[in-house]
Amino acid sequence: MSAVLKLTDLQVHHDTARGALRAVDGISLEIARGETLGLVGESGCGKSTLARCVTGIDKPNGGSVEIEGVTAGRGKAARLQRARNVQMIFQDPSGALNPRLQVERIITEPLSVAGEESRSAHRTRAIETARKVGLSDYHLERMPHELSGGQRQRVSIARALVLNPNLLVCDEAVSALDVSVQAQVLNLLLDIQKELGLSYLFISHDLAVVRYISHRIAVMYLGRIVEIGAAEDVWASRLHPYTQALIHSIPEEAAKTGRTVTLEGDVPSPVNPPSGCAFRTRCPFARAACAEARPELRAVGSHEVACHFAEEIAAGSGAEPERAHG
Ligand SMILES: Nc1ncnc2c1ncn2[C@@H]1O[C@H](COP(=O)(O)OP(=O)(O)OP(=O)(O)O)[C@@H](O)[C@H]1O
Repeated sequence: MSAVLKLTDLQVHHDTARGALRAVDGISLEIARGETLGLVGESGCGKSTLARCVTGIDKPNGGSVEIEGVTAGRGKAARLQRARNVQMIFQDPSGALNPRLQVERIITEPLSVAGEESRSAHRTRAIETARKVGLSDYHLERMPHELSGGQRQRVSIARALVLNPNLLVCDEAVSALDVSVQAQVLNLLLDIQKELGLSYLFISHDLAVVRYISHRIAVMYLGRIVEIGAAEDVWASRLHPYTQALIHSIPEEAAKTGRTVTLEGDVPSPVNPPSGCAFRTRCPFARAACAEARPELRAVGSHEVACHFAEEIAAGSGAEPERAHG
């Protein structure tokens, strides 16, 4: 069966005063039906740009986006077709919902945009969809400001589901919520996936959240994927020094190893990225060879990693991270 989403060598460049900024720099990946791919990385590494390309908000400069085996095109008909297949949930439910519309109208708006069905049919769809996300008829008659943050995010999810898409792109969908509400929304997404067979591209800077919800994890740094594989493989056999640093900076993980690794400095500018391996300027294992050639993704053990010294790191013979604080 073809993948629900297939990206091939995706490139997104922005023109800036300092030159071309490669926000997404050659990403290829697939998401199968019913699968969640978690995409993780620090702020600025290109996650949102990739999401906007998948949903059609941004246009790629190169490569292709295939949805259900069809290359995503431009024009009105192609946009509507894409909206039926792919919907997006954003970080801030308050900002994403029109404050002047009742919840029922917010949820059914995509039906109107797609020119679907009568008003009474909209009502039925609103009730059905609200129930799927744990909201009742009562909530349909409220205004967004009358709801809690978690309920507002449920409204965003209902709105995203109303056209029966195959793929949901969740961009930091739980990051603005309290931890207990986060867990409820994540579990709701898992239940909906089981019921409807949906695929998710789940984007977050929080690797612990990504691990909880994802079948596979892709770690992104400066517009490229540096490690990708089954969620538990990437977590347990993390090979890329960037993935290791992301995991070691989670407080619970630091407590387990008794070691906190801080990722020093910021992500370098994508206008002028370091030569060779883009992570080398922050990498505790970096050597001269890292400045010379860019490491491509390749299979090492159970998954794929883009690091010249992945075998050494896997064998445990890589140098100890210099920036580890015992
Ligand atoms: N329209 C634009 N013009 C110029 N540069 C842009 C534009 N949009 C994004 N960028 C730059 O592209 C890079 C990737 O941004 P993007 O928002 O995709 O990252 P991100 O990983 O999603 O981070 P965040 O979580 O902070 O949104 C950043 O360096 C950003 O400054």
